[in-house]
Amino acid sequence: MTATIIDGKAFAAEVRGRVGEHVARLKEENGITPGLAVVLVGEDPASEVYVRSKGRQTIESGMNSYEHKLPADTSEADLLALIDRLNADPAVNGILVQLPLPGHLNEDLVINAIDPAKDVDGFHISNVGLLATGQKAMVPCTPLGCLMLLREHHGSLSGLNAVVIGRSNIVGKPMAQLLLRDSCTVTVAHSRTRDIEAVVRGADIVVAAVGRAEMVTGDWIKPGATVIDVGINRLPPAEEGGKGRLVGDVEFESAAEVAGAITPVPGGVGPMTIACLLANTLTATCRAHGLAEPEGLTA
Ligand SMILES: NC(=O)C1=CN([C@@H]2O[C@H](COP(=O)(O)OP(=O)(O)OC[C@H]3O[C@@H](n4cnc5c(N)ncnc54)[C@H](OP(=O)(O)O)[C@@H]3O)[C@@H](O)[C@H]2O)C=CC1
Ligand SMILES: Nc1nc(=O)c2c([nH]1)NC[C@@H]1CN(c3ccc(C(=O)N[C@@H](CCC(=O)O)C(=O)O)cc3)C=[N+]21
Repeated sequence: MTATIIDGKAFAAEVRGRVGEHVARLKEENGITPGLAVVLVGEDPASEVYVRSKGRQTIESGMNSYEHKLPADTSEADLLALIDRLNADPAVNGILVQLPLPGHLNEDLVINAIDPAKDVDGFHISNVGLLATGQKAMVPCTPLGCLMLLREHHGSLSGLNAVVIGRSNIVGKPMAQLLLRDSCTVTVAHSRTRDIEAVVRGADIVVAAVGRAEMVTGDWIKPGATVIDVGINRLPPAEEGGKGRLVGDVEFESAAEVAGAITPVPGGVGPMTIACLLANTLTATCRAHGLAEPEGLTA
């Protein structure tokens, strides 16, 4: 193996440390404790794991965590009423509604009901528009985490060819916006892209956000390229009752033979997502109080 491993877990711990220091200062100097509300509708075991680790890391960084677990059959009206209450609550600076929502709930409607200033996921149409036009926005956590890793590894991204695989609203599209803002030449590939291997082979930076286990193999990668693997896929367990290995959208072994640098799964983008959620909650708190924003924790 030749690639440098980009240690997202370690970098995320550093980001959380910086968030924690800033939170401590906010408390001491301004008497403010940031608060993050996480809303989970229904009982998806994977989502519960994420919600729990978000809650734990929120508290570890000195912020208040408010968890709202609602039954799977919660009505849209009840969910919207909860969001209204959180919007109006001055102790709540950030609101995250865990996705996906059960099918009877309209995700766009629910997300757009969140006060954009508290939308720490950056999914509200106002934040999407602000990001796309280069204005100050709340930036989605996963793409922000990827950008931080890329900036840390490369310094300037200017002029590099970046290929984002995936065009979802939560990862692919905002990732493309952020790379464009950092002056990459950006291509967005998806399920209809023709000769996708050749497209990816032209990339200095590959961000894979597809949701297909180990789809991108080493022969797709330009020698020396940087590979950011967003995918979180659980393989079927090898034995009855087993848990199944967690893999990305990139075949790590073959890609690491060719790439210059690569993020592992687990321990790459995932921990950065949560660290950026905390960073966004801190940023939202500072903005709400007209205080100076933390440096190096926003896009
Ligand atoms: N690490 C983290 O913090 C996070 C990880 N994830 C993970 O990232 C992955 C992507 O998530 P998300 O963006 O929400 O997924 P979506 O399912 O919303 O989007 C997947 C995208 O991949 C494209 N795609 C599907 N199949 C192919 C293919 N064969 N070739 C090329 N493109 C393809 C789709 O194209 P089309 O639009 O044409 O259908 C779509 O744009 C998942 O594994 C998810 O678990 C997600 C969020 C956070
Ligand atoms: N409104 C909303 N915002 C989200 O940001 C959001 C969401 N909904 N729904 C689900 C996806 C997924 N997601 C992850 C966060 C952390 C890890 C993470 O920390 N992963 C660890 C491994 C965790 C494990 O072992 O299962 C890692 O990659 O090292 C993964 C995935 C956020 N999402």
